[in-house]
Amino acid sequence: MIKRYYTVHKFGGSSVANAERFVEVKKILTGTKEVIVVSATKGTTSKLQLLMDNARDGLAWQEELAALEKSHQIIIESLLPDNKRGDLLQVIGHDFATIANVFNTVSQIGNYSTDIQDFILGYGEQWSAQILTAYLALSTNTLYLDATKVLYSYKKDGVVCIDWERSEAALINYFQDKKFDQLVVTGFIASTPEGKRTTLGRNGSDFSGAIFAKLFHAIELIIWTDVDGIYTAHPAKVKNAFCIDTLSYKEALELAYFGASVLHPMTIAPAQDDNIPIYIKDSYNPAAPGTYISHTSTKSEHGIKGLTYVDDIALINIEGAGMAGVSGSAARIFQIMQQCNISVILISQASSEHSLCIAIANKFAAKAIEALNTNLQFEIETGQINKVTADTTCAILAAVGDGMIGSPGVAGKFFDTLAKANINIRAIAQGSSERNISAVIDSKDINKALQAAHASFYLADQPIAIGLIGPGGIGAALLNQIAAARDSVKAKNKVDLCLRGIMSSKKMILAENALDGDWKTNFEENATEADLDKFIEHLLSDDIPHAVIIDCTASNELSKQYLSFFNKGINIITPNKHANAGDLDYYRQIMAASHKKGCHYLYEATVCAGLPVISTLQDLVKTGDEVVTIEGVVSGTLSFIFNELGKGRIFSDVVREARELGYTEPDPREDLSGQDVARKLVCLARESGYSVSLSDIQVTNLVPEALRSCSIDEFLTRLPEFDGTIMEMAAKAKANNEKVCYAGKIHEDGKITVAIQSVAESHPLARLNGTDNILIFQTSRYNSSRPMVIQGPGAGAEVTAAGVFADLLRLTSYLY
Ligand SMILES: NC(=O)C1=CN([C@@H]2O[C@H](COP(=O)(O)OP(=O)(O)OC[C@H]3O[C@@H](n4cnc5c(N)ncnc54)[C@H](OP(=O)(O)O)[C@@H]3O)[C@@H](O)[C@H]2O)C=CC1
Ligand SMILES: N[C@@H](CC=O)C(=O)O
Ligand code: NA
Repeated sequence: MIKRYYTVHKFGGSSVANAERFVEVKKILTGTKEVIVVSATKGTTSKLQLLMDNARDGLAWQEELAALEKSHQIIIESLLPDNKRGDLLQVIGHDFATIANVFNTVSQIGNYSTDIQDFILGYGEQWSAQILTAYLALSTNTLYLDATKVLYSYKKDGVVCIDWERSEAALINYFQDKKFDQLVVTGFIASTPEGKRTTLGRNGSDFSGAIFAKLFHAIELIIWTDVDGIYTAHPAKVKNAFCIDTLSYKEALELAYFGASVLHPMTIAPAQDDNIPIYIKDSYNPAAPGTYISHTSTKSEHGIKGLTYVDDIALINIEGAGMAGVSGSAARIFQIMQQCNISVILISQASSEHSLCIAIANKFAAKAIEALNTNLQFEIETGQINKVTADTTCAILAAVGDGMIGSPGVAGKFFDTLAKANINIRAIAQGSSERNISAVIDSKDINKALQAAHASFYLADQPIAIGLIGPGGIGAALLNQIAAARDSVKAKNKVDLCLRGIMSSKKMILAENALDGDWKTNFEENATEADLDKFIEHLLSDDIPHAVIIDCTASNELSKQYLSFFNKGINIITPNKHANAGDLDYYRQIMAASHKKGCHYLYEATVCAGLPVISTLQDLVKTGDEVVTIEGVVSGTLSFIFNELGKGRIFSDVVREARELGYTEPDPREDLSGQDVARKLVCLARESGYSVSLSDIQVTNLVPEALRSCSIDEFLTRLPEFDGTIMEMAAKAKANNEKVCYAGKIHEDGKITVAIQSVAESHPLARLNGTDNILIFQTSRYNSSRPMVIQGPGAGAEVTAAGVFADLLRLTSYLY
């Protein structure tokens, strides 16, 4: 037996891509007690495969084959001095001539066998290993080993197996009379029992590394690749993915199997058998610690070690009353799959035994369905089994880690995160090893699912995609508030507020995060024509798990899009009252859609701006309180106007000022007509459970009749003509020590009344300043003698935007 003496290195194709990389490989090595397994130089195997296919198909291959030979010659000439190149150039020249001969034959026959394929594809490793041998031999005693001389493999049920006894004996025999400091071995290739060259399958060089580590009883196996190690998730899909420092063999196997392409799954077993630790390291960054894989199982503080996925999965569902309680149903289905040589990746069966589903590679779906239909024909015809179906648009997402074992809550978190990201789970499986929880989901959701689950387990900043529509008074103030608080929200709440777009009625900008820099300048200078479809498409791109539209317009048209937003899984936040106060059927539809789609709809600022009115009312209702009456002043603009008129100011001046200060609706007649008040009362009444509509309310319209249908500009210009009536009303009230106020009430029966009243200065409704609103809630718990009162500024950009912002933070707390 060979002593535990050597370190086995395995260098992948990218680590020997060109002459410079060979130089770096030499720097990584210590020069002694090393077995070095190499892949072909980057791209060589695929190129040989492609050219052989070209030869078969009658296409050109000669030029590219010559280029491949040239690229190897260049590496040799760069690495070796003149007097050391001759032999190697001759060997390689001879190999390429042989390949050309084979290709000529292949093109004449129009076909090639697996033996020919193995023979041709095995050349790449021979060239890279011989080049490395010659290069290392310039300074150490380096030997070259063609693995086919000692490594014997065979296939069982399509799986490559190693004849360990024969290989170890051959190795011992081979090295009886040989000594070396460094031994360079070809990866990927082996010998058939009959002594013919064969390959170990796609990316088989990792496997070769592990096999030679076991044959040499190595101290350690170091797999050199072009990434830092095994990541918590595929770094191309998850921005914050990071390198895992330690894994147990079993964890590594789960991750490798499920697509962590840095490591071939078959690499684990040989190393595990002999308790040889594996390092995955980056030959481009050798100082980085990489990933260490051993017997030791360490729990991660995150609950899991990594997330991985397999795409292109078909979910086959076999369902029928005749399966329940019948032993052998599952066995038959597996047998059918085995006969077709189809590997079953995941299975799930409900304890009712009424249905069984299996996940297989998509490319086998048609074959599987045909085989199941044929073999289960009797059961199908007699109705014991309903039709066998396949859904071919699936992917499997798996959370992996020994830390799940015996730790409650990991599965809960996994599924909860997927649910919150609106991802439908088709099937689930967790082995009793508790090391892997797998969910079958729609393939299109895989990126979103990876991001959401990664952010959730690794406590990374959770991104939320925000689309702001209506950067007017409220919208602009909101964007400034978000920009100012963004860093602290990130630090405290771990939420990354990603402003993906801003849109007005005419223009929009789409960005990765429009808060990077000055959003306003960016909007003014770079906006393009508004297009809601493109805006939404962009909002939902990049697979950010959650998206929200913040509607800061006063547009009724836009409110009609809410249903479609919910149907796309987008959350909505708004101070716009149109949806909640408009058509009752539509209101019911959007409320139902938001529930059905698992989307959140938040609209605190629709009533009394930033004052906590909606959330308070919702809490009262949710906790079983019964609203008796709600009354008060809900218009900031009208409150401001009557407060100013009480000081003797001129009506039209005050209206203009209220508009300039951002208190009024875009069209101030919405406030003066009482429509805005009526809308807020409808919102409150519906929230309290009443089926009311705007048309049920009789309002007092303060807009002079002559100015009701002209433009806003004409209205403002001509308003002074009508100052008299309303100023007289205010003056009269003042003379009586009273104040005019525009108040509303939701009565016990849900009826809504709105009235312009003159009330004593001591009355609560009269004791309002500036834009103050007041709402008095009488409920079963807050009775008439001690009602609940909410009072404070009810209009203005800052306070309203703060209410919308609070909704945004509330939303993120619901989502994450
Ligand atoms: N002002 C306040 O104190 C309060 C306001 N609200 C509500 O907030 C909302 C916004 O009010 P406010 O900011 O004062 O109004 P502004 O008129 O200042 O802003 C409205 C914004 O919406 C944009 N807009 C209008 N229609 C559309 C559309 N169809 N598509 C895209 N963008 C559109 C406008 O863009 P463009 O320039 O292209 O017209 C403008 O940027 C209203 O619903 C209001 O009722 C709620 C509580 C208090
Ligand atoms: N224009 C409104 C703004 C809040 O909804 C008001 O004045 O109250
Ligand atoms: Na509010």
